Amino acid sequence: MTLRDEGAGEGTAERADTYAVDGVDAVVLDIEGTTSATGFVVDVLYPYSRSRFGALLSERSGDPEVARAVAQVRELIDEPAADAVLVEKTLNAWLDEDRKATPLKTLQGVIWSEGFARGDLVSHFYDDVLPALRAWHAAGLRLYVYSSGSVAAQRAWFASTPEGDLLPLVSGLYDTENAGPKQEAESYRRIAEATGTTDPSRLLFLSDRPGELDAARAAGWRTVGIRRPGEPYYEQGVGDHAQAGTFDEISITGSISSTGSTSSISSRSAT
Ligand SMILES: CSCCC(=O)C(=O)COP(=O)(O)O
Ligand SMILES: [Mg+2]
Repeated sequence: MTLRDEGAGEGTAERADTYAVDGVDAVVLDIEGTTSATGFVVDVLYPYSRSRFGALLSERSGDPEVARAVAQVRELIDEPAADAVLVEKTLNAWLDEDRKATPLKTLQGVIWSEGFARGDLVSHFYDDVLPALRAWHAAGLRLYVYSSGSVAAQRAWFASTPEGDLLPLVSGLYDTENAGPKQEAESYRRIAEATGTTDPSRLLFLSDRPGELDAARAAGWRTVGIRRPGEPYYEQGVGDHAQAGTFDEISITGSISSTGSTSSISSRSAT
């Protein structure tokens, strides 16, 4: 069964074997639950950061990025004089509840990017993702990332994949600091403007979280919810957004190529 995209603001709750999206110039990617397994983030990345927060807070409190994040933690918990012990305890509590707090993500980004650079960490992508990204990029689509993970973490994530440095595929990186909260439409408007997109319906957002998809749609974007077995939102589903189980199921047609002609892009045609 092939379902055609019905335009911005509309979708289908039906499961499609192939979901065809017309007239898109760029795809904006969520990471956790969409390109990559939440299990990897929680089981590999989170312990890596948890065991290094203490040293980061005690040894590098003067680094501008660390100092700024610590100030944000103190503000969020309304404890202006919180010491390093309380800040670390707070970060670990947020980790336990997988809270996407911006200062937590900033400090994780510092730790992870150093871990990726050192070779301790290699990122994870579902098998269908990298072939699709290569195919879409080769066909002239621009690719962007919008994740709660910090821009530093995203950069390291794409630079250290199992297939090497894939950062050149990505035209821009957005997080809760430079774009804003992922469940607010204004953040998506900000990203559209930053990418130079005047018609928001030419942007396609892929995410596992219905609240994020709702916000993107409210900003006029196209949306496809990604539902992968075992991911936290799999059972709940993605509401009335179009949905796909893998990137293979998404076929993007009629995008504008760099030569001005139109093309048809399916990750299934990836070589
Ligand atoms: C390389 S980003 C690490 C994952 C992460 O910490 C995160 O919060 C991802 O959240 P997302 O918005 O991509 O679901
Ligand atoms: Mg996600």
